[in-house]
Amino acid sequence: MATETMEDCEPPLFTFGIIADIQYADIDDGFNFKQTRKRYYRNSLRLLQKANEGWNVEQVKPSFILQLGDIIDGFNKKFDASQCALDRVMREFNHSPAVHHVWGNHEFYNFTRGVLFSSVLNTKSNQDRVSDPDEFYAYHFSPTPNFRFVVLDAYDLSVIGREQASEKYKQSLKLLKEHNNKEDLNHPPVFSGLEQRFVKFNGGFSQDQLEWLDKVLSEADEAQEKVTVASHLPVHPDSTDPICLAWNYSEVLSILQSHRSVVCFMAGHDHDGGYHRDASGIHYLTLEGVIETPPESNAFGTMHVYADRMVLKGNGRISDRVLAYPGNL
Ligand SMILES: Nc1ncnc2c1ncn2[C@@H]1O[C@H](COP(=O)(O)OP(=O)(O)O)[C@@H](O)[C@H]1O
Repeated sequence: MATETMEDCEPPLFTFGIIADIQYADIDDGFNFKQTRKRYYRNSLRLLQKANEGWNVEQVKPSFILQLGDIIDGFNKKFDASQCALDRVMREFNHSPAVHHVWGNHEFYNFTRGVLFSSVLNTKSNQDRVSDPDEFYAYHFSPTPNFRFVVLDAYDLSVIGREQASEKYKQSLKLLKEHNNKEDLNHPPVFSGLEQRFVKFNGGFSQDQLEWLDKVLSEADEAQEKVTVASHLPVHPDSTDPICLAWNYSEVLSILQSHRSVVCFMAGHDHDGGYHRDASGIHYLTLEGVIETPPESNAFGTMHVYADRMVLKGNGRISDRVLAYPGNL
């Protein structure tokens, strides 16, 4: 799709970088669970370097990078290499502007929530605060007037990352077992359809987080802002393989669709990527994952933000797209 239009001669208001599922590990290449996709664990660091090189030569340099989760692979834990792998990836990110980190399932394979809250992956401004164990990792920021970004915690309800004694763990296990009677809860309960999402490597959003989101979006409506919401897990069934959907995706969807400020929802997790625009004009972008991207290609994007649209300049597996705001078709 052509992304350059006459109006693109005008500079964007600002730009930001996007990247998902780096899943770095210092191990040989392997495959996904189904053995259908190759995973390039070492080379993902090289692709991040190339992404940085790309962001650095943008005419309008990104104000920030949105890292959509799964920054290092769960295999690191097995080799006691989690911190070392994270340090390596963060060294690459040091060449970037501010990075906003979303948390995915692989964050929880490597670290406890407590460790994550006091780590570099906590990009909430109140990083040092000792958190309530049931707290969720979600925040919002406005890089420039009239635009807001919301980072969500898709593993707020989850059986990975939550302490087994916690209420949220018990609630999550109950929900998961109501839909999945497999002994291995990473195994989907069915072979097709939306119920496949009830697996252990997915999660969902607590009532508290949904109420928080609703409130943030009401304030954004009031302030006439354009909002992009990001989470590791996709929430629109037409933007992903259903096995990657958040458990209570429909609750998030109805909140997003009830706020005129929302223009875009971004996710990772489904390494094949996806895209859908709903009837209210919201764009759902699932970004192709770095980990399953061949060394000669790449998977990162730069979003050029204008008053009436965002223009995605994709690299490698990521397509260029014009994301007109609802009401600006
Ligand atoms: N169909 C499946 N059946 C059983 N276990 C699975 C299945 N798909 C994934 N898993 C397991 O779930 C975990 C997460 O899967 P993985 O493919 O690593 O997720 P991601 O796509 O986030 O990298 C891994 O331990 C993997 O072995």
